[in-house]
Amino acid sequence: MSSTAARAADQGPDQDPGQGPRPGAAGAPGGGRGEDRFWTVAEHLDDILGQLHPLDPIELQLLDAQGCVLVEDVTVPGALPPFDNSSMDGYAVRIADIAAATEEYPAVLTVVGDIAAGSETAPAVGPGEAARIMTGAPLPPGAQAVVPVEWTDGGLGQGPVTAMPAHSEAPEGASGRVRVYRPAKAGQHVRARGCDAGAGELALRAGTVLGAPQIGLLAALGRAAVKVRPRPRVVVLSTGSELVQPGQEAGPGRIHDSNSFQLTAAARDAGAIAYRVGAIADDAGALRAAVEDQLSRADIVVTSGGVSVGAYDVVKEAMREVEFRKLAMQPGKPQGFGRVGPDRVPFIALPGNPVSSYVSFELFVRPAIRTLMGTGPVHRPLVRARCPEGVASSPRGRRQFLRGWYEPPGVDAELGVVTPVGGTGSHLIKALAHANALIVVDEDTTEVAAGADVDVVLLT
Ligand SMILES: Nc1nc2c(c(=O)[nH]1)N[C@H]1C(S)=C(S)[C@@H](COP(=O)(O)OP(=O)(O)OC[C@H]3O[C@@H](n4cnc5c(N)ncnc54)[C@H](O)[C@@H]3O)O[C@H]1N2
Ligand code: MOO
Repeated sequence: MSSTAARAADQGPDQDPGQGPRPGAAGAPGGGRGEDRFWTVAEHLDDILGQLHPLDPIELQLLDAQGCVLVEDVTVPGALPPFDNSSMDGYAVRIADIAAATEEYPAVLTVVGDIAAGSETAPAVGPGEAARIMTGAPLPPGAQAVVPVEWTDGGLGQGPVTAMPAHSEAPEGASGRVRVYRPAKAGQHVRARGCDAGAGELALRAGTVLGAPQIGLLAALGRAAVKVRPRPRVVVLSTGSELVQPGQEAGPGRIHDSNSFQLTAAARDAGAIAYRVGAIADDAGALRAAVEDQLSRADIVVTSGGVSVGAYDVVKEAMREVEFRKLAMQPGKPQGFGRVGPDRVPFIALPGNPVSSYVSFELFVRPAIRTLMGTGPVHRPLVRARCPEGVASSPRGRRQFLRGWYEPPGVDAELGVVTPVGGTGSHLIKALAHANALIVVDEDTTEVAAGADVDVVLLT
């Protein structure tokens, strides 16, 4: 398997930590509410991704298409650049006129006018003549090269200049005579029509992910919109009667809702358009209504909380069509996945503990978003790294994802170094915010010796 986080999900536990049947036995995917056995990380991921297909392409305005996958070949409609133009502020000249020019014996040319960028007409340059020209302005008929203004006296008769006077200071433009102190070759400081791309050439191939330079190219070609796979729309809901929105006083027994912010940010980071719905109280009817309300604008619904075994675990209660299951991982044991509503919108229920919901997002929701976008890499990168501190203990039968700080290898080193950050508790949100990686400890490994190599999922 490739060097991605998928490898972190590629093998099951050698023994089920619960008492339920082993994978593939009764209670496997599709069998009831799926509570009676432990699913491996890979099984849960496969179940989700196996039910997703890239979204249908649509035509989007350029900036809305950023980060999306192009689904059409784009050809160059006309030459780029569309006309011969100057690459310097200076004078358009005929090369024979300045062939012998030196600082001591400059060529003296008659200036026939100014050509600014955007000029629709340009004065022809005949023998012994020059036209003052700006960067990007069309090369006038008769001219063969451009000499930068620094190679001339700028028409002032006082030796080489460093710049032209601003148009606001000398609106009359250039006339009179200019002294040129150096020769130029044919085509020098001229950007020839079509030198970047010729008409009919392939500009961008279908399958290209549109970053800033690709969007720039499309704009340069005159395209206002392109056909792409759109960004998935991800609706994020958090659940819990204890949750108060940031900016409000938390009060006794209550905490701020951090998951909905963390997961919305993670969804955006993965490439989605994310809609954060504030926390829904632990009321199954209210949650059901909120989910149904959101379905029309969702390609994926993500919830946090309410999926374990408590009396107020409302996601389980409200979403009967979703299969809730236990995963052989830590954090992230309780999870849910199903399809909801008439359009069978994928519904991914994450556990409420902040670290659990974030780690689960990175392992399951990010790949789902990337799959809908039809773009790679689907998974976060997975690398090997040295772990000088080791890991004192890890539960048998559960794949552990410890928070860590990864330093890439220096010039002489083969492997980077990873250091655990904080403890194993799923509530340690500060430690998570100081991590940039997840250290993966397999199901059958209960301790990692100091200095051993480990798998590391990179989070940035
Ligand atoms: N008897 C058992 N109890 C629990 C088990 C179990 O197997 N048996 N599993 C534990 C594990 S592991 C996890 S993970 C959690 C998952 O619980 P829920 O998904 O039902 O989540 P909640 O109970 O709603 O909340 C858990 C925890 O996280 C805090 N939380 C929830 N939402 C947010 C939010 N939006 N922002 C910040 N913090 C949030 C919540 O206050 C709780 O402290 O269950 C264990 N229990
Ligand atoms: O599995 Mo829970 O997700 O460890 O805290």
